[in-house]
Amino acid sequence: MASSEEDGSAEDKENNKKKTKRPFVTAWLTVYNIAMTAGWMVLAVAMIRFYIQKGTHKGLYKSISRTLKFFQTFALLEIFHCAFGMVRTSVIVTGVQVCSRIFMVWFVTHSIKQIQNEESVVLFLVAWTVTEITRYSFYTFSLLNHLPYFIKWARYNLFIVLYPVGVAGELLTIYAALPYVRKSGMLSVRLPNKYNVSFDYYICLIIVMLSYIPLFPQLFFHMLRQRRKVLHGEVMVEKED
Ligand SMILES: CCCCCCCCCCCCC[C@@H](O)CC(=O)SCCNC(=O)CCNC(=O)[C@H](O)C(C)(C)COP(=O)(O)OP(=O)(O)OC[C@H]1O[C@@H](n2cnc3c(N)ncnc32)[C@H](O)[C@@H]1OP(=O)(O)O
Repeated sequence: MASSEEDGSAEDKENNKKKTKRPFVTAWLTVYNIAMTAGWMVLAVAMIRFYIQKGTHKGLYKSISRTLKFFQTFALLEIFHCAFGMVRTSVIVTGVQVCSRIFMVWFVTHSIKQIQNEESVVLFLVAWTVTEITRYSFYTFSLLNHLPYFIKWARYNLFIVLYPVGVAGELLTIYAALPYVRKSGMLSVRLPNKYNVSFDYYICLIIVMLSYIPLFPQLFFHMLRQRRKVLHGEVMVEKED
């Protein structure tokens, strides 16, 4: 009895601790998630409008690149959210996810103009956009304690298809970039130079592609674990009224 009372008070203390930092954190995360949902919705509408008007994917990336770069770069804040304990997510998992996207946006699609009209770019753009609209609206509605089931369902099911589609799009895009990078020697540093340092961007891209082999399954299985917890109640943190 005594021990259960002690447990209770320890729990209360923990809950109180959570409550004291919650208003600020919740307010910030709500604003952040609403902004990100809106940003990715703007991207979705722009992509659909472009395709309806032009009837082709050629030129699509260029037309949405500024908005994409802005919102995807803004997602770097998610690493800080984890690092400062604002959300219960692993810094490493989030770091890999966000950095790989930043790399795709800035160091591949933005830098290598010749590949911007590849079909594979559309593949990852669509996968990212559907994912992020679902993910950020999931977080927003959860924070507001009004999470519709279909958003929860979409958050923890769509990734099963969208992750492989997105990864395929990313890998095919990097693969398409290889010949241009090799020919131009872009972003590479050749010897001799005064710092005696060399860097081969072509090799770097191949290493990045290879790193998907160990890293992607980790992200995918992380999501499968989250799915089991949230949809099948292994560890359930229900946000109910
Ligand atoms: C520098 C060069 C690097 C090169 C590296 C190359 C290797 C790369 C290999 C990786 C390939 C990735 C490819 C990828 O880009 C392809 C795609 O994305 S395709 C599209 C499909 N993608 C997805 O479905 C991605 C899904 N990703 C995510 O969901 C997250 O990014 C992830 C971090 C993976 C998982 O999220 P999380 O662990 O946060 O899961 P939960 O959503 O269940 O959340 C856990 C708890 O945290 C709370 N939380 C998290 N964020 C927020 C937030 N913004 N606001 C409020 N709350 C948040 C969440 O509510 C949960 O809390 P609780 O447990 O209390 O409910």
